[in-house]
Amino acid sequence: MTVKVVHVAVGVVLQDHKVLLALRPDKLHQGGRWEFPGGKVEAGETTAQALARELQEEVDLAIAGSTAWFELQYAYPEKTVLLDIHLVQDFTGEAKGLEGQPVRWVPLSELHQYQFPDANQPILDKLLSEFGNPLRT
Ligand SMILES: Nc1nc2c([nH]c(=O)n2[C@H]2C[C@H](O)[C@@H](COP(=O)(O)OP(=O)(O)OP(=O)(O)O)O2)c(=O)[nH]1
Ligand SMILES: [Mg+2]
Repeated sequence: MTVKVVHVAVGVVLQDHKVLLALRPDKLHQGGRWEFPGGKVEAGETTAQALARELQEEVDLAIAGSTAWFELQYAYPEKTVLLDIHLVQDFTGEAKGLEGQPVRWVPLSELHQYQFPDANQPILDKLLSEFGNPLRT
């Protein structure tokens, strides 16, 4: 059986040891969990283009640059996603939830208080190990 894989551009937006989270609306897949903003890569788009479009549409940020970080495939019971995770540290604008969703800048030290989609654990682990300790550069 061939499984359709949904390619998703995900932005880990960092500023001053804080990361941008948005609450997924209840009615969506993995709703009620906090996510890193992003969305599906559309036909003809590069991942970087999809990421820039999604961040503009969802949280009103204009990305000046992003770095591909790592990819992660995860099989939910209802679909399989390929999360193409990018780091974003160069952007302009004030983050706001343009789709009515709450958005928050969360200190890395408080990330454990949030509930994320099931696929996200490796992202959180890597984020904390690479950026979580202010004493390590
Ligand atoms: N944006 C985002 N999606 C995630 C994360 N973790 C995770 O499992 N996902 C999954 C949930 C969804 O199945 C998929 C993203 O799809 P989406 O519904 O946000 O796609 P989209 O923004 O293009 O929205 P739509 O207009 O197509 O509905 O990836 C995450 O941290 N951020
Ligand atoms: Mg989305």
